[in-house]
Amino acid sequence: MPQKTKETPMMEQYLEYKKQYPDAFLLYRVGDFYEMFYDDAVKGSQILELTLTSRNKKADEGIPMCGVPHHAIEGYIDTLVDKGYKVAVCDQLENPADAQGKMVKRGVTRVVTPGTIMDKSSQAKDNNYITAITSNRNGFGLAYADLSTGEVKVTSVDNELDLTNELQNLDTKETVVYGKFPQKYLDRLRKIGILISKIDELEENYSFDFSNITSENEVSTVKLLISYLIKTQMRSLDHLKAAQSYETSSYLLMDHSAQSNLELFKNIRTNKKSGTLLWLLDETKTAMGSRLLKQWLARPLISVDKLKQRQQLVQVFLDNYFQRSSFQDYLTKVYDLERLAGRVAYGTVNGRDLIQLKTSLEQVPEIKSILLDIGDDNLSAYVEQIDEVADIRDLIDKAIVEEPPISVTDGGLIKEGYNDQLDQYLDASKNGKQWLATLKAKEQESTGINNLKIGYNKVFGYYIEVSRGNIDKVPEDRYTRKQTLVNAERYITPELKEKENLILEAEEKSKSLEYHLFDQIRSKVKKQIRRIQALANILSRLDVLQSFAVVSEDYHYVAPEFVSGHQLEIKDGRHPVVEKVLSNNSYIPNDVFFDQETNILLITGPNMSGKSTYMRQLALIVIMAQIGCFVPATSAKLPIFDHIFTRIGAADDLISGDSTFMVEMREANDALKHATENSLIIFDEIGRGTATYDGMALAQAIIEYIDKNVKAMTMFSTHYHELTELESQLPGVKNVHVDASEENGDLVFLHKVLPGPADKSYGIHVAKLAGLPDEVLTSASKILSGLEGNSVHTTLSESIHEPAAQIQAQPSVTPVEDETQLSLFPEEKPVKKESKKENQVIKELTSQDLMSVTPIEAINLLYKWQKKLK
Ligand SMILES: Nc1ncnc2c1ncn2[C@@H]1O[C@H](COP(=O)(O)OP(=O)(O)OP(=O)(O)O)[C@@H](O)[C@H]1O
Repeated sequence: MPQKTKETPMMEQYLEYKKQYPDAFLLYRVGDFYEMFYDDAVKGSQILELTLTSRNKKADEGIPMCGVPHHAIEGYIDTLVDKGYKVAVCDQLENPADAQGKMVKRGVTRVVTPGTIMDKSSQAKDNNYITAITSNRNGFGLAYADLSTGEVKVTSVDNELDLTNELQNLDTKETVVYGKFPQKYLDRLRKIGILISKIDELEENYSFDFSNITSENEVSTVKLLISYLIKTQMRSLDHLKAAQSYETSSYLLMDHSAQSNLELFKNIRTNKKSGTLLWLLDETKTAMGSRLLKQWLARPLISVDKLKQRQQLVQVFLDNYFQRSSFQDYLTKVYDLERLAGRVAYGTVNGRDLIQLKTSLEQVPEIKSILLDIGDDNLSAYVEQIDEVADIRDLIDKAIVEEPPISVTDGGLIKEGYNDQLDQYLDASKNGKQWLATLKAKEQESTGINNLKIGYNKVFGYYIEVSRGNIDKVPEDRYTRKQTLVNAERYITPELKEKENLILEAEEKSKSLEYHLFDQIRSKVKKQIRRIQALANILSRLDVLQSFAVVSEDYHYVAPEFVSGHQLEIKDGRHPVVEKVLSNNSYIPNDVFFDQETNILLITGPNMSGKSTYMRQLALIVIMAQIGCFVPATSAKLPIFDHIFTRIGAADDLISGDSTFMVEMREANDALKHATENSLIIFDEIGRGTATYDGMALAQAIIEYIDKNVKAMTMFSTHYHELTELESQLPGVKNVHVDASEENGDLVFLHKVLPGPADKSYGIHVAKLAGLPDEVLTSASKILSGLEGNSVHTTLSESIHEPAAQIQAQPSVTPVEDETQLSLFPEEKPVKKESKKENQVIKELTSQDLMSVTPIEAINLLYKWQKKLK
């Protein structure tokens, strides 16, 4: 930071502002540039790839400096904010010419932060939530707002885990804290990419609707959020809606890992929307609809009544194809009303925005009449509530031209006939131009100069231009020379100057009157923001419901029936996303059935047969049902679930430094502790992250625990075939397997789920499909046969209770020489005497615990061995 030398007045002013915004890049307007100094300049020049210069080049210790042109500032702000930084914009508040040698008045006019940035077109379909968190004796408060749509919500949670989950589910980029908050916890949030903004003082003087919140803790959490918004936004927050309190338990709960494991919003491999449930379901026509769909998916309902209402409207859209299509046509012409309302409140709305608002409102009467025409009582009752906001539509129609300019200060915005005074000015300026045209003709005639022109420039206004060849014809007594160009001379006349005053005055006055009128219109629209928001709310709901109808029709989904009690029956269920991706109806449908007695479906089957798909399919069907959508099945009877827990795939939590197995156990623990008999648990190969016996023991103990204590409907896939014996020991466990068959030594996946356990695991067949070298496969088959021949397995329940020493003392398996056992790969060559390298590979291979390796690990091992042998 700065040295203690005497600063110039400007740098003193800069440092004063910088002191107020120490955690933001301060962009400080100097002339046509926004400059950064000191550390901001050093860091900013790197991030924005700007040239770093020095303010005081002569001095040894020049002040580092870099700048961006004022007209390009928005792009630079976006880049900084995208990277998680804050930016404070310090503007010149007066024209430098008026400062009369004194320091130009400046002030910070806005602070842009990751949680409050608005209007990024790339994010039209996403909410950007700024959050605030508080801690209290009973737990934590969490409030969030989307500044561009005006939504404000607040909730309370018991513990840090739930708080983090909620923050992650909201995908917040920034959270506000006040006073003391456990530092360790804040560090964790920073690690998952959330910017922490601290404030030291709460704002007092503002009006905001707290009437829907009763809890004091929640009120203070919202107050914290609003205080931060006032501090950073420095403009009207009138569009913020009344804060709503919500309880996380009034929705189907899914923690962040469940949301990402089930690929609701982001594809795990690409991190993109493609291949996700959102991608499949999003046939919305408006950005508001798309955002609402995302919110519904993040918070499925648990109220059967509400779900039935949604289902019923989906059915109406399904039954009325033609009305649905024309409704869609009109919807596509509706702009983002929520965000337009936000811009109106912020005062950043321009003429084009108002025309977008008008165009959107113009669609509403048509939309209403199409929907009422369907004649469905429920839909009609809903549609009747639509306020067309016709007064605003008519006002804009009367006042604003159809194609207004972007700028609101340069005129050209207001329609003729809207204001008498303005019409007069416009007339004067128009007449003036007509007068100029007549003057030109007159002068051409009187001087005989045919190419005489009349032009205008900012320095000396209107002039007559005569080309050099005609100068001798200029009437010197009437014309006064003003400017000499290479090929022409420019003149003025008293008559021209007199008229010029009138024309320019009219233009000037009309511009300022137009701005004044525009401002009045903007204020009138601002007063009706609540009505525009209410309209946006209804249209976006209808948009999502029509989207459900489109998807349900395209993929032949059915309305699920909600049943009470511990039972579930899905006929011909499909994984919606895999089905969409697979071409020509090649998806094999499968039933799922839980009766009163069944708690756990134990799923076995070869790798790649479809176990994970089958389990995910159930979770996605449940989620689709609980957002009111139809589901991929020929029939579905489902209970209402309260919570979905998943343990799927190998997700290392690199941030917290936990290993795969640790994450696996943490997620299992979460489910065992919090699941109820109304929950759904999806456990994909629990226990595979550790040694076979440990893994198997844990898996069995978990199954027993769920069956005895939790009683949640559970799908449990495993490669531990020994676990299938549990069916005979535990009343709630039922075996199913995904079928596969062997044809001429090749594995054929049937993807059909059948009752009972799988007979074989076919791991080596899958390795063959992956293209591993014959030599490795042959070797693996030999070893497998040896293992099977020397089987050391006692029954599982016996083995897991053996002392560790005894387990380790079991005989290690040596390669088997008996070729008669090799049936898998008949064309194999005679076994030659092993070299040192081969012996090493065989040794590693035989000591490998095949039951505990994942398919990926197996492929890696095989790759390593092949490399060695080569
Ligand atoms: N019912 C089905 N119909 C058609 N194809 C399917 C079906 N189920 C799964 N598949 C296909 O099989 C592939 C593998 O399925 P999945 O990942 O569910 O297997 P898995 O048994 O869980 O394998 P692993 O045990 O190796 O994890 C899927 O990507 C999908 O393309």
